[in-house]
Amino acid sequence: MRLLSLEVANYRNIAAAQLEPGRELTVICGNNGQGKTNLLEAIWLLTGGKSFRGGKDAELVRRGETFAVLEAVTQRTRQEDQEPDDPARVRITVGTPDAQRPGRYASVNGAPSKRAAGLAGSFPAVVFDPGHLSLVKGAPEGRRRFLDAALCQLYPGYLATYRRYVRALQQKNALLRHSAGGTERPWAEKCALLEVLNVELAAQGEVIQKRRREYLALLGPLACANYAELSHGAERMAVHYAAQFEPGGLSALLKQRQNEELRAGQSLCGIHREDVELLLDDQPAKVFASQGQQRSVVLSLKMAEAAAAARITGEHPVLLLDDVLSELDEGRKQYLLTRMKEKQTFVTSCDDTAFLKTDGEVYRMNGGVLSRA
Ligand SMILES: Nc1ncnc2c1ncn2[C@@H]1O[C@H](COP(=O)(O)OP(=O)(O)OP(=O)(O)O)[C@@H](O)[C@H]1O
Repeated sequence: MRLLSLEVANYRNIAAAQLEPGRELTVICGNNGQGKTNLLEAIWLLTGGKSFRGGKDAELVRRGETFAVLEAVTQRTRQEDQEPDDPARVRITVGTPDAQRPGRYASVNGAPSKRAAGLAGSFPAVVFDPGHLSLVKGAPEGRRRFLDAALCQLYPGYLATYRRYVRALQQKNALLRHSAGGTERPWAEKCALLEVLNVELAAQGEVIQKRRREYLALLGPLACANYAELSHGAERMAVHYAAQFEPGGLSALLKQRQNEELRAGQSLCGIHREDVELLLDDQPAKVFASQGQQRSVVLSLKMAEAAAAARITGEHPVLLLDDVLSELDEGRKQYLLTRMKEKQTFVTSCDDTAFLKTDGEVYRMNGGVLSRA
């Protein structure tokens, strides 16, 4: 995948900007709060996804304006050894252009515009944002989300399976909450309903766990190899799926814990209680990793996410790396700089010294104004 050009108007603090990215590395340098991440976020919107910073659409439009426009030319290379597709012109509007309903709309090659979510899958990208450091230190939910988000991009049916699981889980939790003290339904009826919901949870949960295990079997070794190179062998990273059941065992587990769940008034087992263990030299990274080591673990995972996507789909995603070099020692910085030159990568930094000798395109962002450095 490649971004050939991008024009931005009225996006966050950027009134107007034009970017002509490098084939491989494009650097956006500048002081804090100048709009570097805003530009990266604008590129990310080409994926059809929500802002990686959780920004609502209204927050993306420049204050005082009614809508923002992004015009991009993108080009897919679906298989490494094949000719790329013809370039596509993508236009995204955010906000309230003309008499349209407010929201985010996209049009490709001049076709009538549709909801921007319809772009999903057409611009594969992987983003690293300092918020992703919570992948190491944060709750298991964030690590599950990391796996599930990647699987949603890679396998079109995964989202539907996941939604069916979540719907059944919500119904089960509602039932269990009432069963803990309430008496509005006869006990036998509650148990019968619970069994029906458990059948659905077991069916969808098995599929989800299978996909997660398969994905981690590919991603884990790639991430660990990245970490070994990034740290020059200083520490050894390991990744394990912390499962609650062996394949085929969810139905039995749900039956076994049914009474416990009725007493607790909440669901206690299933794929929504599983986790990904991240270890450094056999110790949990969550507890023992330093700031630089945490950053190295997340970066290794993110680069592995891109490589895994390339192996599964044949197409290498664009890498968007926000403030990636801080807290890393010189060796780790140099390794990353080398990796950034392999595929199209956009990187922001407050410190341009690391990039002065780069053969990529270097831009400077100052108060929302983008210029060549
Ligand atoms: N809708 C908006 N309209 C105008 N300005 C905005 C809007 N949303 C955010 N900003 C401004 O954008 C700036 C932040 O830009 P950004 O997050 O891209 O900074 P950055 O260059 O990445 O900084 P850092 O290096 O600190 O991460 C802030 O000054 C903020 O006020």
